[in-house]
Amino acid sequence: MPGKVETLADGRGIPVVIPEEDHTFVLDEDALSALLLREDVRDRAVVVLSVAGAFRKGKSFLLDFFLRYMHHKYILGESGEGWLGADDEPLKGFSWRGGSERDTTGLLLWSQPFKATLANGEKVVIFLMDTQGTFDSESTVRDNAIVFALSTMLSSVLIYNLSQNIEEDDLQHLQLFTDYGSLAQEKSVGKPFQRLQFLIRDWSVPYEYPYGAQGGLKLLHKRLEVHEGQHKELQTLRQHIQACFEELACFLMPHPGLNVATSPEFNGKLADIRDEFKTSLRQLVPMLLAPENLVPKLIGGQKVKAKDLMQYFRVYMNIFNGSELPTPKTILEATAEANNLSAVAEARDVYDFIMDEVCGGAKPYLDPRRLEDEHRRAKDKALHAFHSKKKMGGGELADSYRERLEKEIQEQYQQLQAHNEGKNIFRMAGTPAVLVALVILGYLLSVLGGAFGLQTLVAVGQMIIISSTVTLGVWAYSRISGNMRDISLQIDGVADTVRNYVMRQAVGGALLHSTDSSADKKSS
Ligand SMILES: Nc1nc2c(ncn2[C@@H]2O[C@H](COP(=O)(O)OP(=O)(O)OP(=O)(O)O)[C@@H](O)[C@H]2O)c(=O)[nH]1
Ligand SMILES: [Mg+2]
Repeated sequence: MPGKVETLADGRGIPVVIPEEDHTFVLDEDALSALLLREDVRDRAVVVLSVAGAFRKGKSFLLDFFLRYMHHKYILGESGEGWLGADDEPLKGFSWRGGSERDTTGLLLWSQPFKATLANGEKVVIFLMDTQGTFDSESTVRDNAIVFALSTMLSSVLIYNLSQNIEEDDLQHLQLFTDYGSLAQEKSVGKPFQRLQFLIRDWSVPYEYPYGAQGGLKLLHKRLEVHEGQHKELQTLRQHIQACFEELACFLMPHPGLNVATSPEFNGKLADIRDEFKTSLRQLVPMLLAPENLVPKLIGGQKVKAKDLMQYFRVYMNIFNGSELPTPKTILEATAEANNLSAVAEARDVYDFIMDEVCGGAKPYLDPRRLEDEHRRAKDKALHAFHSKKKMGGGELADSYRERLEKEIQEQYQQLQAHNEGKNIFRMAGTPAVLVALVILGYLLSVLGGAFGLQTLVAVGQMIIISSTVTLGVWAYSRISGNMRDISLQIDGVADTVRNYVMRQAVGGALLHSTDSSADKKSS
């Protein structure tokens, strides 16, 4: 029976980074891991699109149109222009509202990850992120910087939502990243961030630069132009912005109409929005989110998987929560650490996967020497996976993380060994199993002795039966009554020695046999 198709009403914006009263931010690790570590998305490369910028400028409102597109395209699998919705449908999704007071706080991810396949066949997962607006009256400069920094560092497509124009201070807000970018570039190849999409709302001079992407690009070129006579500081900022992002784009949005901007009754329905705005939405949204235009998140030139994104959230939250804003150098170091941590986690997955096949929960007891061979093989593969992943931060940092990986693997191996021993049926049954085995052995010896007329063998057999039975009786009495515990411990010790001896002989015999047969094969 086909499952129920998810609707947008089934989703919600999940606060993952939450502001506290003392102007710190906390990461809701549980909420984030429930989303990023979901079995069906954790190993997919991520595309993270976030919208950042000043408060009350229609960021969440815009994201809700993105959500309509995502649902139509990636959940219903439909194409065409029907995604914009019905004329009288209220706009729902990330919380948005009119008025002058701020609405969104912290960072929110939409609870439904959208799965898509790129033109090259690669499977990715798309997350939409809404962000707290900057410059409201409750946030400090530091709060703003943190939110903006996190949005930039964590997304592959950053929509920089601006009102009416690109002004010099809008560019200056990118300063922290441009410094980070130049540092990062010294250490690795490629630009640190992917796409920066300026989005100018309420563009009012279409006769100078027309609405849409082409007009936007012209405006952007103009604003980022470096020319003679310009102050050095302005020149460097412009050069660094260009050097930081793989792709810079700009889109000029028309005004959505007075209903949208001023009516308290406006509920987002299309009927109340100007046609020009809707036409621009139809161009803008697929430009960012159609499968052929998706931009996966790269860090240090490597695609970031959903499970890796978790690490980056953690380290960035740590450094941005210090008493001072981190320097670009600290951000770079933290990125390199998270990058190495992901390589360790990936290598651990390789080891755990192989070992699970060999001695996972449902697998039977394995001869310890085979277990060790398999452990070596899995460890080699894991180390290979670690080495083959390109890492930031240089050789020394990678070495320290390799050591950490080896230590983790060794600890895991010890646990697997103990677990494997637990499956040894002799050991499970413990002393009684050994004693009962001895009684049976005694019985077999006395039967054999009787058959061949060897009285000594019969006597030895009977001795074994009697002594094992008595020992078993004493052991059982001690265990049940709790008396003579020293004696029962000694019996356990002897039984353990006998069992180990027998196991060693049995395993040694089996190995000898297998080497013999492989030698036979080679010689033949
Ligand atoms: N002038 C204008 N208003 C818009 C536009 N888009 C949405 N709005 C209105 O702007 C108001 C705020 O919308 P939100 O989406 O809540 O704005 P926000 O940027 O998320 O605000 P915060 O969460 O407080 O940062 C709503 O009344 C929207 O109707 C636009 O392009 N131009
Ligand atoms: Mg908002």
